[in-house]
Amino acid sequence: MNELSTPQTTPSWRACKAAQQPSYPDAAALAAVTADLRTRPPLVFAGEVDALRRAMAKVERGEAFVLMGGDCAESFADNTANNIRAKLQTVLQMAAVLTYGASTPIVKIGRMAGQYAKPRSSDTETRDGLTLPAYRGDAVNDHAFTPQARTPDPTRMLDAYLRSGTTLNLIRSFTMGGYADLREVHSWNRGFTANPAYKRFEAFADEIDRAMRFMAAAGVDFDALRQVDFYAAHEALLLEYEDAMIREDSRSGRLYSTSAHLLWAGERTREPQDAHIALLAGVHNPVGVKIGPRTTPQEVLALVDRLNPQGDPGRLTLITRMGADRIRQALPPLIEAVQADGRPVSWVTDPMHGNTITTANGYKTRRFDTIMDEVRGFFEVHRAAGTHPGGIHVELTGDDVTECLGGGEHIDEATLARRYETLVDPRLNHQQSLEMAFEVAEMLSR
Ligand SMILES: O=C[C@H](O)[C@H](O)COP(=O)(O)O
Ligand SMILES: C=C(OP(=O)(O)O)C(=O)O
Ligand SMILES: [Mn+2]
Repeated sequence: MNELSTPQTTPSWRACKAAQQPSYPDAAALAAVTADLRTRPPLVFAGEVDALRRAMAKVERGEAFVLMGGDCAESFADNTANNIRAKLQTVLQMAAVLTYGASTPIVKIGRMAGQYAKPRSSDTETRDGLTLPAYRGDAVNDHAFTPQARTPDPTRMLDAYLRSGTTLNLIRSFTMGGYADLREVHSWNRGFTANPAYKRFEAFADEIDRAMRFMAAAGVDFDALRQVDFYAAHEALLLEYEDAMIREDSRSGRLYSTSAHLLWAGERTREPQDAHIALLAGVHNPVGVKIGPRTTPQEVLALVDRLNPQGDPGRLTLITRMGADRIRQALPPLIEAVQADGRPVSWVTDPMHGNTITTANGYKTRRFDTIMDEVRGFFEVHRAAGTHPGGIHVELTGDDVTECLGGGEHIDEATLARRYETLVDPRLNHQQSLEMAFEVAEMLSR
C-alpha cells in the first residue's frame, strides 16, 4: 500500500507571477487554514490518479473518449444529495449514449467535488453605485452582494475541502454500489423517447435498448459492469489551497495533488512561466490547460515543455475553447505544431467558454446550436489533421434550469428568467446535455 504524506517542500510557484488570487485581509487566518489543510487526509489517492493517467494515454491514442462535465461553479448551497445525484446521473447517461455511439470506452470525469473557485474578468462588481470584490467562487467568498459576504475568507477553503470530500463519498457510493449499473443507466433513458425533444434520437435509443437485450440474452455478466470509474477534476485556481493539498507518495517519492484526480489551468492563468503552471508542473497528476483562440503555437509548445518535457503518455490534455466562429481557423496551426513536436497530448473541446453572449434582457447565456457548431468544428479539424478528437468538456447540471438558449425545448430569451440559477456561467440543462450526447455520438460514429 502506498502511503501519502505531507511533503517538506512543494512545487516552487511562490516566486512566480500569480494571476486571479483573492486578497485575504488576514494573513494569519490564511496561514492557519493552510496549516490545517496540510494535516487533512487526501481526497483522492495516488493509485486512482495513476489509473486516470493510463486512461488518458488511451485517449491520446484514440482508444477512448473523455466526457468532462459539471457546474461552472459548484456552490455550498447545492452540495446536496439530490443535486449531486442528478449531475452524476446526467454525466453517466451521456456516457452511456457515447459509449454506444462510439463503441469506445468513455473516460468519465466530473467538474465536481472541488470546482469552488473562479477566475473573473473583473476584480470588482458595481451595483447601484456600490463597488465590491467580484464573486470568486464559494471557496473564496459569498455570492451575496454585501461587503461582508464579498470579503475573501480563507476558512471557506476548509468548507470547500469538506464538501469536496462528502461529494466524492457520495459519488463513490453511487458508482461502486451498483447505481451506475449499465442496466440502470439505460432505464433512466426510457422516458426520453416520450419527450418531443428526443424524437430524432428515438431510433438511436431503441438501438441501445436492443443491444442491451442482446447482451443480456447472450449471458453477459452484467454484475461485472456494476461499478464504473468516475474521476473528479477542477480548475487549480487557488494556489494556497492546491499547495496545501499536495502529498508525497512514499513508494515513488512523487508529489500528487490530492484535491482531485485531474487539475486544469484556466485560460486566464496559463502563462507558461507563471505560478499555476509551475504548480501543475510539480505534481504527477494528469493535467489540462484551457487554450483560447489567440493561443500561439509557440505558447502551446512552451506549455508542453513545462508540463510534459519527457513526453510521458497520459499527462497533458489541451482543452480548446475557441468559439464556434474561430475554431476552424485557430485550431489547425496548434495541432500542426504539436504533431511536429511529437510529444503526446489529448485534445478535448470546451465548446462553452468561447461562445458566451449577453441577451438584450441582460442574461449571460450560450446558444445550444453555437455550442454544437464548435463541437462540429473540433471534429472537422481533427479529422482533417488525422488527429484524435479526444473528448468534450461541458458546463452542465442535472436540473431543468433555463440558462442556455435553444435545444429541443427551444428555450428563448424570455424563458431564461424562469430558472436561471447559475452563479457564474450558463449550463446545459439535463435535456440539453443528453441532446448533446446524442449529437456527439453521431459525430463519433461517423
Ligand atoms: O467560468 C469561467 C470564468 O470564470 C467566467 O467565464 C468569467 O466570467 P466573467 O467574465 O463574468 O468574470
Ligand atoms: C474559467 C473557465 O474556463 P476558461 O479558463 O476556459 O475561461 C471554466 O472552465 O469555468
Ligand atoms: Mn465557466
